[in-house]
Amino acid sequence: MNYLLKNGQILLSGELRIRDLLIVAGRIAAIGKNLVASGVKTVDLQHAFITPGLVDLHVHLRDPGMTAEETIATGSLAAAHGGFTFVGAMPNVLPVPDNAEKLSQLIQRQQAEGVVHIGQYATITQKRTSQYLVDFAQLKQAGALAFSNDGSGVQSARTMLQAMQAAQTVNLPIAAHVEAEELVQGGVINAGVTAKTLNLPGIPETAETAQLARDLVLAQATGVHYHMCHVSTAAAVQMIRCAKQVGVNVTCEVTPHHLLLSEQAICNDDGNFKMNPPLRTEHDRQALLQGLLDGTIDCIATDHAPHTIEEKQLGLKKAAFGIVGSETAFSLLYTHLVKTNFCTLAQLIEWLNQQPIKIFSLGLPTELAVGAPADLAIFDLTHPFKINAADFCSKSANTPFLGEKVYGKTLCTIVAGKIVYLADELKAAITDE
Ligand SMILES: NC(=O)N[C@@H](CC(=O)O)C(=O)O
Ligand SMILES: [Zn+2]
Ligand SMILES: [Zn+2]
Repeated sequence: MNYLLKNGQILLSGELRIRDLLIVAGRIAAIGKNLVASGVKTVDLQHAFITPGLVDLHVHLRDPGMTAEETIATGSLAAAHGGFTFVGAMPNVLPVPDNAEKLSQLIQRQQAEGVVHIGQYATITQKRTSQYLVDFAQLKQAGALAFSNDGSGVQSARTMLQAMQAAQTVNLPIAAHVEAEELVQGGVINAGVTAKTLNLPGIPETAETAQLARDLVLAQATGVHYHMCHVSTAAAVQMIRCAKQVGVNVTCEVTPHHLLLSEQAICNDDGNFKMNPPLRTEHDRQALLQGLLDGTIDCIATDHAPHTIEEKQLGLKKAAFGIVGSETAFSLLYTHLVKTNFCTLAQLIEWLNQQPIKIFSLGLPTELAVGAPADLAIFDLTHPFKINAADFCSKSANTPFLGEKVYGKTLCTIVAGKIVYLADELKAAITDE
């Protein structure tokens, strides 16, 4: 199917300009004013915003193994509903993709069942424990996006050193969940004022920073591309800033929830405020925002972590760690960072498209250009709406942002020229020409 998108707004040199966009055979065939075409479906976008598809380096699709929480189909549809056309899927699934055969099988299923592009992380170690390394060369050949033990930190320095050497040899990143388990000691939220008030065991910032310090030293020694997942503390931001200054090959991502919430948002014993790493202090949150602005933090990734109602309704002490994020990321960030003038729309798109594509060398489209694959998302920036679990495509709805009024509703997401998500508002606007 070919499409003529009329009267969209696109970013040109940082400014929004009204243009038409013609999609033919999966690619952008023309961009201009007053385009006409026959034999296409025409959509009047009424000044909705068109952007290259968003890219999320960090999601949990839960498939295989935990399909009551999410599946490849529902998780990729949730991504599409959020305007994402690529997701990087973490390997804490069962069976664990820790050898070439299991990884290939998983990738084949993702290609058949996913509606967006999916990159799959292989684990760093067999069974995702901290002992035996995987075969990095075989996993690269089988199509690994990068290597990660997300869900757990690598607890042994020697294992991490050897993993970095191996990842460096095959020229793929290590994406690290950074958490020293012996410093966590059963903590469930940040070790701070809220943990004291609610009398809950705290997770100290040193659980993140102590292991990060180790990893930055090892990354410097090996030259590997070390990508830190979900940075959450001011101290970690400062350590990465310094490491970058002395030439360590380090990048990092931050989640929307760590940018927008602090531990003070935890008002009651609600498991939807529980994630790993935890919401930190307002000082940490400000440092994350500053780190994004000055380039210390490279990109935003959601850490979409679906869990069932049963797993999340147990209160802060017993609930599972993690919140969903694919379907709310853009609208929350647009509302709280762009509409408040913290940053520009162009900067937000850099953190959600150009930057992740660049740091992981994904080779996906970073601009709307004639000839580029038609991977794109269309957002309504003008009408407010409420975040509503009933609108989610995910199997899960574990997020503290339910009920919030936001801007930036996804109207349509297109992958390789095919519509993979279409909001009701736009369904009526499509006509045959
Ligand atoms: N972030 C979370 O709180 N949970 C993630 C694991 C992870 O990202 O470490 C999950 O898989 O549920
Ligand atoms: Zn993690
Ligand atoms: Zn994760």
